[in-house]
Amino acid sequence: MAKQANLYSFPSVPEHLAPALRAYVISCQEAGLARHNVFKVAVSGGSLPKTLAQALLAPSTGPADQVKWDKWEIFFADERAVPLDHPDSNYFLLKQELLDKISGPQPTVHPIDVEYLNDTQELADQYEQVLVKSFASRDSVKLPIFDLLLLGCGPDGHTCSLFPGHELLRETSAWVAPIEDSPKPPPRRVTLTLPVVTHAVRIAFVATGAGKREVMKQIFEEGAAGGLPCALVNEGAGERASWFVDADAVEGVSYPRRPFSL
Ligand SMILES: O=C(O)[C@H](O)[C@@H](O)[C@H](O)[C@H](O)COP(=O)(O)O
Repeated sequence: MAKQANLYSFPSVPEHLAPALRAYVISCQEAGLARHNVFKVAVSGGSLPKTLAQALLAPSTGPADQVKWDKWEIFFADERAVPLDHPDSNYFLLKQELLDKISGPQPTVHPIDVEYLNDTQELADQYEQVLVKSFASRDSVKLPIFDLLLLGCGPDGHTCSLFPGHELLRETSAWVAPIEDSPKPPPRRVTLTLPVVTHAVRIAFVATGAGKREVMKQIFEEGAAGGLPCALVNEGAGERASWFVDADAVEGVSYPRRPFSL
């Protein structure tokens, strides 16, 4: 049987989870650099950018602990169809929480093209073309293989803008797809599709707080049979998926925790 997703639980976010997430991201960065001299990562919105900032803006503890921002290419795992300075924009959120606070060499960031905000299909197609261009230097790619996806998990079990029971979960050919009826506002968005998510080299979920406890039970106890998007990612990615959670989020969840190690 394929190995299962890793579940790492930490007593506190700033003291324990954030430093572990930092070590994990840096190890993915080094693997990406060894592979193709660049680190291709996609991030989602919600509470994730704040935790990422805690992890990645911390002072370096030595030569092996360097965030090499100028080697990063940052994409959006999902994005809302709003201007880039709109409070609902995931780009705006990441910029405020993280990008604006990076000093020195800067990452390359790929926001959506706001010229196409009125047509979410076109918006998704254009963003897919951004991926095609970026990943084209690799063999004949059927799917973009991100070095790392950094994702959140909604209280309903959604991730990216892939929602439970939505027809988008059955998308098999597009890399980026539009959604016009997101149950979480705002309704109009674009998202990476499930095949792209599950094919990433590594996938890290961050889920914290007691508000996630019920859905964590469903994801980890029912697994893919429960049909939640996060559980489908776990099934597709197996041990390439790692969950960084706090104790509140997984209290009472029956699933083996792993001691964190790289
Ligand atoms: O644009 C979005 O809505 C986010 O990308 C979404 O996928 C988010 O990651 C989850 O809803 C978890 O959000 P929280 O971490 O805030 O619970």
